[in-house]
Amino acid sequence: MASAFRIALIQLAVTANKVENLTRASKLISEAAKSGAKIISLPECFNSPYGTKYFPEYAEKIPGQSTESLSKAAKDNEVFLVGGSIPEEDNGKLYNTCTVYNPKGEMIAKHRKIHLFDIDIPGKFKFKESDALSPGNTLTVFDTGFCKVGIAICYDIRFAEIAQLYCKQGCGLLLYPGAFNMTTGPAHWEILQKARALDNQLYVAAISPARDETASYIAWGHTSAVNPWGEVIAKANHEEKIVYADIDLAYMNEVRQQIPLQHQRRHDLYQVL
Ligand SMILES: NC(=O)CCC(=O)C(=O)O
Repeated sequence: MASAFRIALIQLAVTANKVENLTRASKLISEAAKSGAKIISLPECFNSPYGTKYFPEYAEKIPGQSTESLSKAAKDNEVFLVGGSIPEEDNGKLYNTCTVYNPKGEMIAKHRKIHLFDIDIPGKFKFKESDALSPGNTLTVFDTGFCKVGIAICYDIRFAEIAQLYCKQGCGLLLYPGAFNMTTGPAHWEILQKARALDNQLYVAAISPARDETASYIAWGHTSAVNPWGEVIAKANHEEKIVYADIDLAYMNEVRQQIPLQHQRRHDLYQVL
């Protein structure tokens, strides 16, 4: 299997019309596949506006309308597809859930956001995802044949331990479907991706919806990918766009040899279990 491959990060313009979101996502997935992408990711909450008042209305069982559409898109285009996330309903509870498909359209992973986005920055920004959602309780790694990929959703990027565990499990790429906002986005979105990439010497990408100034939650956008040296290698502004990044695992291994963190850890003093 090739050690270099292309990924596509779809900064989708999400609207209040679910069918329109699904149709647009499928069209852009197809365009990305034609441009050579082998792994394609959608943003957090790609089928619904992001907000606690929308989650109950847009929530679906899995499998359901949105995941059937993702499965078909993966199969039709023969790609690995990371379905951003959707509000999921299961047993009377709601989750922020990412599903992943192989090139045959089979669902190979289902990941529920672990850390719910509950923050309060007085006078600037407040959000309480736990008003509507329940947290997931599992970490998720899947294999693509190119490399192992770790998944976490948005706010989860702030918890360095998840990335460390994924690195320990052999991931070369971490994907974070996310939707930062106009307060924390400019302050932290890129720095967090660089931090996770540098700490673990691997590729990191974060995939946002496009910005909609009329929405109740305005996403920062700036979908991007960072390499194991901590450099931003691909980046959108805030409009709808497919961002392509070339992942080179030989380069990742070079960086790991040059700065051999993996062999220098003092496990006698600390450990990520
Ligand atoms: N959807 C989210 O989890 C947003 C996270 C965010 O904006 C942050 O600052 O963290």
